[in-house]
Amino acid sequence: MLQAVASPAGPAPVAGTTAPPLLSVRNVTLRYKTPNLLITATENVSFDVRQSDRFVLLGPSGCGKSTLLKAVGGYMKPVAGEIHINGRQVTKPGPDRMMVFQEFDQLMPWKTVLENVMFPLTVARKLPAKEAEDLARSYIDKVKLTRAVDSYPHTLSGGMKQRVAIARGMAMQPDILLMDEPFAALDALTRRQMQDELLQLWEDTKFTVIFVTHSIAEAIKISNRILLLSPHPGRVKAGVVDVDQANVEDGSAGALEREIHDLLFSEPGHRE
Ligand SMILES: Nc1ncnc2c1ncn2[C@@H]1O[C@H](COP(=O)(O)OP(=O)(O)OP(=O)(O)O)[C@@H](O)[C@H]1O
Repeated sequence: MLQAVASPAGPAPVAGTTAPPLLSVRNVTLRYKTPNLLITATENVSFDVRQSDRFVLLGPSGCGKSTLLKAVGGYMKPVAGEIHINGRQVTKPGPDRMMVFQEFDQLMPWKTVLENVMFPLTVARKLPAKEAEDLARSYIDKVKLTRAVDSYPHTLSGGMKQRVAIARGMAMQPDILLMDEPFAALDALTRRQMQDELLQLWEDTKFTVIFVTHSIAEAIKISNRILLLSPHPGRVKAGVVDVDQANVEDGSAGALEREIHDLLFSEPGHRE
């Protein structure tokens, strides 16, 4: 029997009883200041991400998913609340959090696939060239781009460019890979293939990932845990939904999709 069980998103477990979360987001409010407006993107959001989670931020367009991811990445400071990774407060970007974006132009067009993947390894991690090349090649192999290693980005398909961006992020061996709708601009067939490949990569390396999407079906396929956010400004809608892939694979994903849809779009007080 398939059931979307929403468990509370916070607070962190008492120290000593359970391992602390890898990432803790506590009561975080994020705002943009424009010349005329103060826009609240998310309000009082709390959640924990554990080691090897495939954690999805799910919610309608404009609910602040990308803004939350930027804040975890250290590119934006909360006006209230705190974000901790491995017990350290996030105040700026760092190589422990690598981002993969939706846009195909996130690669440097004047560098080959190999050079793109090597770049942060030599610059941010300061690895010697030979070590960086070996590591880059091993991740390029993992994303099945061995034959394109010397190609330039403009010769690659959208899916191939996203694979390079994933290899570049993963080669840094960050504590968390942050993926902002990485497959949204791909055609449906390639998107499904990329989702399968991401799961395969996860089986190989058990990396921790936060994945932003507004597709319920994609969230169910990719994740083991889903945080549901309400429409603008994003607040935690119904806690965290645990997804049991064994259930999803038995063909009952449709039922879970409907349950999550109801949780996301129910009126306050109805199903919350
Ligand atoms: N640079 C910015 N300046 C001002 N407002 C912004 C900026 N970026 C985002 N916003 C606003 O913040 C809110 C949240 O935006 P955000 O992009 O985080 O939502 P999202 O859930 O990721 O949406 P989508 O699924 O459409 O990408 C929206 O109201 C948006 O208009």
